[in-house]
Amino acid sequence: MTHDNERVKIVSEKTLSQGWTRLSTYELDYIDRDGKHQRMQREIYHRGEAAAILLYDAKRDVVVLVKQFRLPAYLTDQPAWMAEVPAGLLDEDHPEEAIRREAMEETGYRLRDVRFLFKAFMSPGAITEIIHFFYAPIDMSDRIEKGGGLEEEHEDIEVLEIRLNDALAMIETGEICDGKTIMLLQWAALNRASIAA
Ligand SMILES: Nc1nc2c(ncn2[C@@H]2O[C@H](COP(=O)(O)OP(=O)(O)O[C@H]3O[C@H](CO)[C@@H](O)[C@H](O)[C@@H]3O)[C@@H](O)[C@H]2O)c(=O)[nH]1
Ligand SMILES: [Mg+2]
Repeated sequence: MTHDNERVKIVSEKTLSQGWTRLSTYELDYIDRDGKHQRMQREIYHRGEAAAILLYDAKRDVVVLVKQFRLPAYLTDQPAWMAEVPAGLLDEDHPEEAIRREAMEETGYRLRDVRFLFKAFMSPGAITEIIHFFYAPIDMSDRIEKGGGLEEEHEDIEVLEIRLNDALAMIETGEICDGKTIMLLQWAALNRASIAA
């Protein structure tokens, strides 16, 4: 893959906030497509990498979602307990290890085969986060724990098992409105034939 990174020079970076994660402001010199030099300013939220997974039980035709409180939804007057695919930050782990851990913590499913699908920036204008997307077939015998998230992190996660068609319909009604979840459900719809029982 070719990229034009030599057209960019970081002039300065200043940390605006260093808390759970870091928010910083950059000044950069940027050469545009006509060769003109510009000085730009950008605020960037350094979020690290994450992983998300579609758990699909072909026999029952259900997907496993997790419902939890999301402050940004609350702050924007949206329904604040959002149904999402299991996901989490990598915490230094390899993406597949991390998603196996998150799936277990959040849903109680122990995964057998895990397939990497693609990775994507979710908000590339401002947030460094890259999400690695996965798929795993499951059945009821794989659920060896209750899930629900980690006590010590005060995670309060409800596990939902929903028919794939019902989950797809929830995108249309707006009940599912998380980007990574929509992407994985649509992947399932596009690949129904190959993931069927
Ligand atoms: N104190 C504190 N704790 C936090 C903060 N943000 C997250 N946490 C803690 O860190 C845990 C992170 O849980 P994960 O399962 O690793 O991440 P996630 O919140 O599910 O995030 C996933 O979904 C997000 C929303 O789509 C994604 O942004 C993220 O990358 C990932 O995919 C939360 O449960 C919470 O305990 C914060 O700002 N402050
Ligand atoms: Mg999570």
